[in-house]
Amino acid sequence: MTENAYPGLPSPPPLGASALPPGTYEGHTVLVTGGGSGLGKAIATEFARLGADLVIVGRTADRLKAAQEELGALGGRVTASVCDIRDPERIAEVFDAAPVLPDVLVNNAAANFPVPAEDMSPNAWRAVVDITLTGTWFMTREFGRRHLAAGTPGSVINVGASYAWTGGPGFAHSAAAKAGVKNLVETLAVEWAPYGIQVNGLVPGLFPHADLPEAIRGNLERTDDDKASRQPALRVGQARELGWAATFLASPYARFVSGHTMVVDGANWQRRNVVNAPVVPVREQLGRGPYGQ
Ligand SMILES: CCCCC/C=C/C(=O)SCCNC(=O)CCNC(=O)[C@H](O)C(C)(C)COP(=O)(O)OP(=O)(O)OC[C@H]1O[C@@H](n2cnc3c(N)ncnc32)[C@H](O)[C@@H]1OP(=O)(O)O
Ligand SMILES: NC(=O)C1=CN([C@@H]2O[C@H](COP(=O)(O)OP(=O)(O)OC[C@H]3O[C@@H](n4cnc5c(N)ncnc54)[C@H](OP(=O)(O)O)[C@@H]3O)[C@@H](O)[C@H]2O)C=CC1
Repeated sequence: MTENAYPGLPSPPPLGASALPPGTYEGHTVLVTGGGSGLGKAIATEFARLGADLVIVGRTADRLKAAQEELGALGGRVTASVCDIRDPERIAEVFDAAPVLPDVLVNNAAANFPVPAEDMSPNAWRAVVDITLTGTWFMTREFGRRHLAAGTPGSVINVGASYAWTGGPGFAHSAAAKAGVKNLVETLAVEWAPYGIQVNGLVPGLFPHADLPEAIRGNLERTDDDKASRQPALRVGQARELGWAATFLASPYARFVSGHTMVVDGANWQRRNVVNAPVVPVREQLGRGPYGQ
């Protein structure tokens, strides 16, 4: 990391600290998609520290099993279910198999890789949009239907990305899907508030971590070799900071917060320069030669 003359935003409290009272989530069950790795596991960790039981979902059994052991050590019951969130029938089975109907759903699973728009195949578009947007919708629909039928309240948190507002050069599929995910928050918050269901969004800024797929990690390393000093905060996010935000949004202290998307990115998405930086085409940023050659 480059030395900088400015302090940047202060570091957060250490892992294990919490703003919410101990036991806030005792007697509650939280379902986290993609809870076996990365930010999903970090979010699940903060709910577990506050007493929640968990259901974690993902496609890779080994990854889920390792996370189940790690999260289980925090004291709660952890159910791990292999499920591709593109499959609505499997999603119904996951809810059937859960020990209780989860009262919090964190739609964290998503798919992404950088690719110039003109190089993107139909399948590449489908894979990212089907997982990120349609998968999120399938999970949310199942959760909402079951709560409406039971007459019970619930809370949904959709994990997004700030290019839902700004557009995302090099990520046309993911940016379009995340815009849909954010829009779902706004629609469903209104539609389901009468039934006691809150729907909010949570947007991470730059949170590098070891579980990221190679396509994203490699891109960060190649195009952003000095990550911290390129953020207004002069640092990247710590995964627990996202977890704390999620536990607040689904907590009793945020009962009147719905239809809102909270951005946890140290103001990076608001960044503008007094003097514009030179424009570098996406192909060049990704180290690709001219199109068609
Ligand atoms: C730097 C700023 C970050 C911005 C903020 C957002 C961050 C994130 O979202 S990080 C989360 C990233 N996490 C993941 O993506 C995890 C899950 N990812 C995956 O499972 C795969 O990457 C997946 C998206 C490819 C989905 O897997 P699957 O359904 O098994 O898809 P296939 O392997 O069959 O591929 C489908 C289709 O996509 C093409 N493709 C795959 N990778 C790339 C790539 N790196 N570049 C270009 N195209 C890619 C693949 O070739 C297939 O297309 P066809 O060959 O035409 O069939
Ligand atoms: N890290 C960052 O800097 C940023 C992240 N985000 C968002 O944060 C969220 C978490 O990302 P992050 O932890 O970094 O990424 P990871 O790639 O580490 O995690 C993605 C998780 O989703 C699961 N998943 C992917 N596809 C499916 C599927 N079809 N069905 C079920 N589970 C699936 C993966 O498990 P498996 O492969 O085993 O299925 C994995 O556990 C995402 O929504 C992402 O868009 C947004 C901005 C920045």
